[in-house]
Amino acid sequence: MATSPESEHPIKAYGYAARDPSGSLSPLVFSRRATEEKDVRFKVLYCGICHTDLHLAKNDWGITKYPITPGHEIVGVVTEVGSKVEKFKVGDKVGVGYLVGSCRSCKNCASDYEQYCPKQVATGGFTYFDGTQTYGGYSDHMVSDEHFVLHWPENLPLDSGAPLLCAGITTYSPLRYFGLDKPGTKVGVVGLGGLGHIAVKMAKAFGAEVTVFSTSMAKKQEAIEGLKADHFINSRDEDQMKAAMGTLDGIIDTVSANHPILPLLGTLATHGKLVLLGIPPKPLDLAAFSLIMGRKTVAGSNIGGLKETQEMLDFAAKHGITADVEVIPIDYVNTAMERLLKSDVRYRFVIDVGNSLKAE
Ligand SMILES: NC(=O)c1ccc[n+]([C@@H]2O[C@H](COP(=O)([O-])OP(=O)(O)OC[C@H]3O[C@@H](n4cnc5c(N)ncnc54)[C@H](O)[C@@H]3O)[C@@H](O)[C@H]2O)c1
Ligand SMILES: [Zn+2]
Ligand SMILES: [Zn+2]
Repeated sequence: MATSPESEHPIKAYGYAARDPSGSLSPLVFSRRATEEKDVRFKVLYCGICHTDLHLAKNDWGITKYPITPGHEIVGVVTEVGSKVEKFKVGDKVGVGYLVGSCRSCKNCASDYEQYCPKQVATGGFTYFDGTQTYGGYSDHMVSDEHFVLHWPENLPLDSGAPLLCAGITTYSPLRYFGLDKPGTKVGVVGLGGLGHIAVKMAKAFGAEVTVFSTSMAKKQEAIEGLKADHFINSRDEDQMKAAMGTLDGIIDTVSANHPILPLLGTLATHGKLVLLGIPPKPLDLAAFSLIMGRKTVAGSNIGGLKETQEMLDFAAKHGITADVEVIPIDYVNTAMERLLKSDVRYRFVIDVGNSLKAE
């Protein structure tokens, strides 16, 4: 028998949800499970707005189940822990990212690659093991198995640090995995948005020489002076693209919409890798010849495992890496989504959930 979001669990919860493909968010009363043995319950303080939240709210990928409460860059403070929780106590600052579940026994899970577990459960809008829908961080509180909860480093700001839980790990993980984390490596970053600007900061912290590709010349000064990128290429300028041919060891592509990748492949050196992080709704055009000439690779990468996410948070804290954020109250969320769609944010919206979300 179908139960309502409000009554399926014993603990009352409150948040914002989209109810149809308009993506418009409005208040939702729902419920969360009681604290189980391994669960950590926490009050949400801040939650970043990832472009994935927008894709899901608008059902861009055809997989959305409404009502959906997005949000997977969640920072808060622990209010209750289950009897068998080992790593957290009440009062701890914690984070939750894109995952709240995985099988914990498959080959991926055993190798700390929960992000590739076929049974993974994402934080907002997906089906949990008990058959109920998950609700993300645009809400008053969260409950999660402690395995999917991160320790928040002492010196990492809560608001500008929140986006690290998705944008941070999603860019850190491929830089590490594809060997683009060595001093002097030539790394390109395409799409200077939430993920892109963190990719620049991470790559610079690894000592890479970073080239930003953008269609917006307005971002040149910000990229070079603000984010300390080494080079800026207007990807619509054929001369600039030609000058960069064959130069890069790897490219992190964070573009959320369909875009040409052949010119980008041309800028890779022999054995160069184009890593796709953005998830445009339609397939991209790829010509075999562009890979064969130079033994190049096109790859994808999904967030990161929990162990690596903790490592990334500690790395960010050590190197002073945070997102450039615009902190907003929750009732601004629909305007923020409209602005995000137009790339009118430098570079991540973060909702001040703790101070602005009040049960009606
Ligand atoms: N792989 C993963 O694990 C993962 C994790 C998080 C987000 N994502 C996806 O990554 C993408 C980016 O997320 P974000 O939060 O950084 O979004 P964002 O909107 O902050 O940034 C996207 C950037 O792409 C640029 N862009 C958009 N359309 C373009 C076009 N046609 N040509 C060139 N540039 C264009 C925008 O100007 C913006 O700078 C989204 O598709 C999101 O769903 C993937
Ligand atoms: Zn995300
Ligand atoms: Zn698994």
